[in-house]
Amino acid sequence: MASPEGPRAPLEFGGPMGAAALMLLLPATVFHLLLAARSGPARLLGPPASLPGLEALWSPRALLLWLAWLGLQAALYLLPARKVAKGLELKDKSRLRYPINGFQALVLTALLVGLGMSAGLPLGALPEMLLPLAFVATLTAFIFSLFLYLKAQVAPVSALAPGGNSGNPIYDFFLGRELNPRICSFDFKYFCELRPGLIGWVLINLALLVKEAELRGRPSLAMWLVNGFQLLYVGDALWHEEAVLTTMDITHDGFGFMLAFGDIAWVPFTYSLQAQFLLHHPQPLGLPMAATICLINAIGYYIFRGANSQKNTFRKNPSDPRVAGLETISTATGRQLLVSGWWGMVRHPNYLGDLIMALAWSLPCGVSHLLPYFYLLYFTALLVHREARDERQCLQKYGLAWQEYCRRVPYRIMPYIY
Ligand SMILES: NC(=O)C1=CN([C@@H]2O[C@H](COP(=O)(O)OP(=O)(O)OC[C@H]3O[C@@H](n4cnc5c(N)ncnc54)[C@H](OP(=O)(O)O)[C@@H]3O)[C@@H](O)[C@H]2O)C=CC1
Ligand SMILES: CC(C)=CCC[C@@H](C)[C@H]1CC=C2C3=C(CC[C@@]21C)[C@@]1(C)CC[C@H](O)C(C)(C)[C@@H]1CC3
Repeated sequence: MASPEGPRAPLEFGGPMGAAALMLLLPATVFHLLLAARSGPARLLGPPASLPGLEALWSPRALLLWLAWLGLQAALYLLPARKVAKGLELKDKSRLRYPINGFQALVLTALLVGLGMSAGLPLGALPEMLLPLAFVATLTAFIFSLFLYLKAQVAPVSALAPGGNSGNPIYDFFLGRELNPRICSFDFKYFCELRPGLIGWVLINLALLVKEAELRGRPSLAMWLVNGFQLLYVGDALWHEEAVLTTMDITHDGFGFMLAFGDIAWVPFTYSLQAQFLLHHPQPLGLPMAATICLINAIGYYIFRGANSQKNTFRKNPSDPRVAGLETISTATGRQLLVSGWWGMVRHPNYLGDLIMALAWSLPCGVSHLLPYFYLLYFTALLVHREARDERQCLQKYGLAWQEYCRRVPYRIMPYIY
């Protein structure tokens, strides 16, 4: 089987065995977290209080709702966009075109949900359906990944991703073979990365807030904070949608089970864990503590947005006055690396900001349970691993210039610590 990096492309994630284990472990984790959040002890580690039967997982209503959701988001994706952006140059020298209408999709979804609620749509009933919804989302991810795997069989070699074409079907199914699978102009990876999962996440959060108001008269301050912080994060991602075109997921990784499951099942059902926890385990939160947590989130967001915008502005136009004064290192590829500003502080300042926000999302849940800190723990592991993958790719791309950058900016994510 053709491999764009040749037969020696190194295997990641522990190879086929690691991929197989992750394909079992990741869905199991989603269900464990959903069950743990609603159980009395709310234990992150250890078995959940009770295991659900198949009747709790399978619901035709959930399947219909899920398909309607995917259909709605696909329809919103196809609406005329305010802008069409070009992706990075591909191996065949072409550049794909992407609609920039994600924020519009968020606003239209909010309007539709608002209209639905005023017409009696029982949004507060959604939390009861999380388990069967997660089940159909997981099923969809497996079936969709199979479709992607088969579709890649007929794709030209130039359309394949650098990894994910080892010849081992389990590994390739997991990592994804094709870089930008499309049907006509509909780009599956770009669509999944930002629409059904991310917007689904804030909708689930909102449903949990509505349910809390139904149960306790009004939503708690902690629930407001979690909803507000995460809405800001998703709104920001969709507002800066074009920036996703330069992330590793779009430019490097194939589209297989890892991203398909991550985008449509993992993100909405595990990233809403704090709000799920708060519905079943209300936490008192005073104003001084709430203000401190808001400050932590604001600091995290300031670093995250500042770092991402600085790099994106620089990559688009290095002579832009906002970045023209920054110190750089030249590389043999003709590209430059920033060595001052945010990217002179650590080699991944955007990860640092993201992690600080992750802390702020868990703190409203108090410190009595470890469960709401799952996102922070998982995200730390994900970013440490992602940082190592990115370092390898940058060393390959930039060679000596990258080594010089590492010498000038020795810390990876956290100054003086890591
Ligand atoms: N919430 C979540 O679940 C997740 C969030 N994220 C967030 O997504 C965002 C994007 O992350 P990710 O795609 O991993 O990577 P980055 O946005 O950090 O991009 C890494 C790339 O930036 C370029 N680069 C690195 N150093 C420099 C420098 N000094 N000067 C100029 N360019 C440089 C290199 O690419 P090149 O030189 O080719 O431009 C490198 O490959 C982050 O904010 C991250 O926190 C990521 C994963 C999950
Ligand atoms: C455990 C598991 C299934 C791993 C798959 C990882 C995915 C969940 C993440 C990989 C990169 C992501 C990004 C975002 C969400 C999570 C995934 C898909 C992102 C869309 C979140 C919002 C940010 O602003 C972002 C646009 C920068 C970000 C891009 C990467």
